Amino acid sequence: MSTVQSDLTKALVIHPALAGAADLRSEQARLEEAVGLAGAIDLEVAHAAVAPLHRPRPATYLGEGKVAEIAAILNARDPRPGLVVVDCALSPVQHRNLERAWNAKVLDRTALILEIFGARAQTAEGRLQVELAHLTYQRSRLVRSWTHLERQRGGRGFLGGPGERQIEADRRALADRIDRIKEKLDQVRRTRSLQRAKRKKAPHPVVALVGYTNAGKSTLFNRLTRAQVLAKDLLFATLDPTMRAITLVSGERVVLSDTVGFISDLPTQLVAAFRATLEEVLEADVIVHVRDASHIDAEAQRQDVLAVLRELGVRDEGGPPVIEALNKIDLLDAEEKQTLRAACRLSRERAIFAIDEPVRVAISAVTGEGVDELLSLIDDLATEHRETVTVAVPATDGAARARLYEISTVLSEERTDETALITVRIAEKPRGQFLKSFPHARLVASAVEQRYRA
Ligand SMILES: Nc1nc2c(ncn2[C@@H]2O[C@H](COP(=O)(O)OP(=O)(O)OP(=O)(O)O)[C@@H](O)[C@H]2O)c(=O)[nH]1
Repeated sequence: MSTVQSDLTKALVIHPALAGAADLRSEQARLEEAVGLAGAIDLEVAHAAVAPLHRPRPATYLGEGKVAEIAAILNARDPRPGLVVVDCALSPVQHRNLERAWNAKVLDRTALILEIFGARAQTAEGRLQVELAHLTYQRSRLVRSWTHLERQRGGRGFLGGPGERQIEADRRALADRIDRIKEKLDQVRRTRSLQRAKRKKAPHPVVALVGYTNAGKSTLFNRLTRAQVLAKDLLFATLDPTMRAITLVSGERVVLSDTVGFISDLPTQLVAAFRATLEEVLEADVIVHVRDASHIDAEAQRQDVLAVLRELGVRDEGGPPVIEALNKIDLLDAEEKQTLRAACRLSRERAIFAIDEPVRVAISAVTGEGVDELLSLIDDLATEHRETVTVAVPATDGAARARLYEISTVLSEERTDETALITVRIAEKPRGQFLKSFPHARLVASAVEQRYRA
């Protein structure tokens, strides 16, 4: 054991690049993303490098020479970094061997992302989901390490590692804890679906912001709502969906929902947690896919997001309309902007709004450029199935009036002694239900909204 003090806030970041791996992203971009992930849990990155390799070594993943080289880098630093992030999925044995060889704590990609999710979870549900993912990760490692060792060493255990009995006990304890968390999660989810049902009763369209991590969703959400949501240059600033109502130019109210940032190679343990967090997206009336148009890997990020959306069950046809907000155009030069704008115009003419052929709009969430255009697109989509109608309600019927305010967007109200004339924007179904429940109310005027889509 080394006597040199190690500093657990300082880390090396290694991105192992397998030769011949099919990858849309450059190795350098992958390394940069890993450095960004490390920064998201406040690690100070002392050194970052790509480690090319032909094939993973079963004992340490990286080759012997590379392992020694990294040990030397660690030893040469004062204070000695206490952590090494290895940006790939390590087997438990590789993990343990590397920790020994480097005398440092090792985080693989899964562990790193779990740490970030843990640090960002805000609601009870988010925290429970992350804990569940963490425990499932631990359990899979216990199982895998045990079967692996049994095969290799005839079940004798591994150099002072936990014995078979200990592992059994650990597994049982983990299983109990996992069951308890699942129960709690069920409770929390029931409450949430009640809340969702309530929101449905007030039929404001839901607009979900989705996008790759760091694309600028929270910044845009803040600009649109002027609410204070955590928006820093951090990955996953928003693990839990955040919802706010906003009023559009037409007077229509929509609920804006900010969701967790997507990321490539999401660990399997987190896919379930992710799915629950993104349930809102499935029920959205409009999806706004926020993209960082200035990012070198913009296209690869887009493909990752589309893959997750499809996996979630968002369909190419018949799903909610999709708008792509090409964000951060303030970082582009004049020529790039022009090309982007031309593509946006073309997509608007086509007006398809499909997941792989969306309508695009160029924006900057920071400067506000293009944001009004985005809002007017949302407005068009949100109001397309609605009609503006005027309803006459007896002035004494407070319940009918209150109900109307609950289920529609009220545009104006005129009152005489006997009647309230309320002009609202409302979809067909809630209108029919309202007229049935309140037979004294009468429809006095109706005008079909202009539709954006033919
Ligand atoms: N220059 C520029 N920077 C932007 C713009 N929009 C967002 N950013 C910056 O990009 C970084 C990430 O923005 P966020 O809004 O936190 O991104 P996010 O998509 O919510 O990120 P996650 O929560 O990780 O999913 C922040 O530093 C923002 O200031 C933009 O239009 N222009």
